[in-house]
Amino acid sequence: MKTKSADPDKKPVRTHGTLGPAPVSDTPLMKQYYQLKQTHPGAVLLFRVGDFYETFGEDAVTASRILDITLTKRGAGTASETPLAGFPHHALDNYLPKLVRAGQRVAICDQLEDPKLAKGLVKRGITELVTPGVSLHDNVLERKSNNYLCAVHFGKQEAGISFLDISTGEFLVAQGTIDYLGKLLQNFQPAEVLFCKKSRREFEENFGPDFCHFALDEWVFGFDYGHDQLTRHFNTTSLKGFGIDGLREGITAAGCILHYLAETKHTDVGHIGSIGRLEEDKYVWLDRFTVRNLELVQAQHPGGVPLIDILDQTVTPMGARLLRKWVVLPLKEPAQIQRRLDTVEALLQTPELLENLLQHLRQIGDLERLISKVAVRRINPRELTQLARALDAIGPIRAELAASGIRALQKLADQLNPCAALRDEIQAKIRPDAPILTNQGGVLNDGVDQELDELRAMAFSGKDYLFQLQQRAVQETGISSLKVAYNKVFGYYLEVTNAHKDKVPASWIRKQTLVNAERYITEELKTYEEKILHAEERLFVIEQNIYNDLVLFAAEYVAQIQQNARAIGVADCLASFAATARQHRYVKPVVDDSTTLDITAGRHPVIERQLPPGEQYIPNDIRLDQEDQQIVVITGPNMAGKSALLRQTALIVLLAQIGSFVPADAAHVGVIDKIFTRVGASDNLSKGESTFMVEMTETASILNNLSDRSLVLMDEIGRGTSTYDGISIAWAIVEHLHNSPKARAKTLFATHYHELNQLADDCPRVRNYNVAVKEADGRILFLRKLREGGSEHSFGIHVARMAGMPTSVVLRANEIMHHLEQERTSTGLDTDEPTEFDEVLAGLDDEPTGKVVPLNGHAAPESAHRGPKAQPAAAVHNAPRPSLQLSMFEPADPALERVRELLQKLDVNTLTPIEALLKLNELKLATSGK
Ligand SMILES: Nc1ncnc2c1ncn2[C@@H]1O[C@H](COP(=O)(O)OP(=O)(O)OP(=O)(O)O)[C@@H](O)[C@H]1O
Repeated sequence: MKTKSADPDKKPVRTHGTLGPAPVSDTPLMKQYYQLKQTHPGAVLLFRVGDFYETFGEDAVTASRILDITLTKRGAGTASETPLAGFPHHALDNYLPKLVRAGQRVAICDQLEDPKLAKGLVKRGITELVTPGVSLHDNVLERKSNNYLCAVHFGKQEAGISFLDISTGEFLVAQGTIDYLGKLLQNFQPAEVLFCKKSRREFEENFGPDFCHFALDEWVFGFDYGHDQLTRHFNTTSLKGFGIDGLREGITAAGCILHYLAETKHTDVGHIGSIGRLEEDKYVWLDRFTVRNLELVQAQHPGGVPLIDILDQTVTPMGARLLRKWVVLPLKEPAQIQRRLDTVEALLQTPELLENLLQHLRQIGDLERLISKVAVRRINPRELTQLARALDAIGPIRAELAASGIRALQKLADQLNPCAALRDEIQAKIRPDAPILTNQGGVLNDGVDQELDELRAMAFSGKDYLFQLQQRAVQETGISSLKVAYNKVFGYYLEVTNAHKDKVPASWIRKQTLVNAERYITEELKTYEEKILHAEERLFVIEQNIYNDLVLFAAEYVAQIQQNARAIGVADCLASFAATARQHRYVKPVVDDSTTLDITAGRHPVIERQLPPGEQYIPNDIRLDQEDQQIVVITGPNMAGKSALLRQTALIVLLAQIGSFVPADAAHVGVIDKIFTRVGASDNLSKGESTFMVEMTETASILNNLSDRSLVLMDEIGRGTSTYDGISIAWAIVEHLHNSPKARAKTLFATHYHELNQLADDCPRVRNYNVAVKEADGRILFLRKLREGGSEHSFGIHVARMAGMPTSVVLRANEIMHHLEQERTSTGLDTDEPTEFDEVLAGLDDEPTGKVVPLNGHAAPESAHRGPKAQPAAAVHNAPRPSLQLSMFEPADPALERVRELLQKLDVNTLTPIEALLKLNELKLATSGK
């Protein structure tokens, strides 16, 4: 009978009059608004007025665009006219996440006193600042990934970085080179990054402009201030216990995070109980290109499938989030890897245990985020019952793990604690069907509090009484349609349709006239109403108090439940590895200290799952070592499967080193410490970068950072430039990798340039392989099989045919290719003139800090040209540098002049093979005078 406020899901319609018609800037209300707005100028201010959250000015324009709500005007026609948009307060949970997900920082301003009791203007204040990186709202958070706030601090020598997920309490810190920070940013994908106002340029130059960020004042980035923030938060005198006391820049960044929490009014943060150090040496170095290129957690193109999607068979959000971290942070310590592998193997050998474990884990839900909500006092009754259910599932999981006979699982069992006292308390007090809101009743079980039970009885019997009153009134008046109803303005009333209003007794007091009916109250009705409402109000207060006490009680279990959540995450990841291995036929790799990489019948974990029905992925063997086969040059036509082979090798290594089984018949992985990937630069064309420059800069950085245990994947390096430069660059890089006295990095080098096969003649550890294709009737069949030996020629023209190129063009291209090949054999090597890339390679110093010499025609440093370390460049001059272009242009024929013109306009740096063929056709037409 009692009607509550409007349906929260209903799209709000702006009503007017909330503010009164006075000119905006003149009203005390608006003065209050502007004062509050000034305290958070960068945030959209949601200003609570009555039942609405209002936005004004620019904020209103932004809010109406993002939320699709009506934009109106306040003070229309006056000097203080301003845009206005708002929504009902109860719709905050729907609208707030939309604003935050759109990258907005949102300041929520609430009424700090009851408007009914306020004398004059209602007191208002900012109660929360919600930003993309600091959010506890389920609608903003992704279940399967963390939501990190990050702070970056640039020091003199090194830079510091810190990550915090307030929804889980995870707090991390690291310090190192800009490269290291770039890698961490790529891996952790923070939702928001904080940096110092004066470092904006430095940040954007190093990490790009794409991160959602917020710049803070310089004083926040002081070491002493940061240190103080941390020691005060953790209530310690030093940071030694966390193993981070040497990280000056890291501590500064972490302090900035705590400062920001306070600024955004997040003060109940007891669940941030520790800070962990991200140790650079502990994990395989995957540079940011590798993480992207291998599509570990994110596909490069829409519709693509990242590795994590194939791998993730976790059944809890903690497991899913941990798995993402494992994937981007593979281990280097064989013993640690072995422990995970042995556990996965044991789980596979006991399928019943695996099934039981998965079944219990499914009951857990997001234990980690639930307990964080307890810590920040934002857990609702329904979530508290979920917490009790999750704790209920801990017991059986602990029993399964303890009885498993598997050491690593037994250790996890030791970390689990069902927190029975808390679970029992929640179950005893909270109704299983408890609502989300705490202040509207129905939260607590009967029998929890005597006064509560009495008030409930009164409230219910009161309502019964109202029903009886209605029955009596019907009898007395003979108006059968008469009814008792309730609204907020008049409370309870009797409603009589116009047809019967003559029968209404004189003692009834008329309160409201509608089109078809009249509404009345009576003395009796008012008395009972007061009784009921009073009982309800008191009842709500009692419930709220008992509930708050229960949340405080639960807060004592934060640390223990966080430990449960961590152990559950690990168990879930290991179970997921076992489930994936079973489903996709993965095998246990041998991982040790050796320097061998030997994969038998390896497969690409993602491509093999994407093939059309009936198609089989063709497995391949790959062996790399330091003595005999350090560098494998793989040639083959476009589409042959070269890239797939390169990536699958890296993915198999990575899977092995995160402790997962691998898609192969067998694999022996001597631990790899760094994986580098470079893909020919044409992918960057869309960004308008100088592809050649980008490719060379990145490659140089790889060559300067290698170790004996590194794995290097080079895919079509050199294709960002003309053929000659491309071949020469590729040639020189392979030579450098082979001859480097510092490191014999294992390398797979895929290329179209079959000329590179000659390298094997001079470099004993370079081996040629090709991805087999069969030619029959002028067509090619992709066999996808890697076999020893180089390949004779490129197959680009066949691919052009496959792409639907007209036969005439294909035939002509064939003709030209033969011509070019003949020319090449007759002309031999090119001149001694140094080229752009000679300079680059000359800049590849053996010192780790070696810089790349600029390519844009500026002079290289003298030492780079002359010193003995410039050898790789000299070697290039011996590379096969065919000069085929000269003879084409000798005669001064007008048609050939036209060809010359066309050619000069070409930008070979940006030409794709297909475009090249089209250009060839154009040239052909030019020479025939058409
Ligand atoms: N071993 C394999 N078994 C089955 N299909 C494969 C295999 N390897 C690759 N493919 C399929 O062939 C396609 C092309 O492979 P890939 O991109 O590796 O070729 P590529 O030689 O690197 O070509 P390009 O030189 O044009 O980059 C893949 O998308 C995949 O669908």
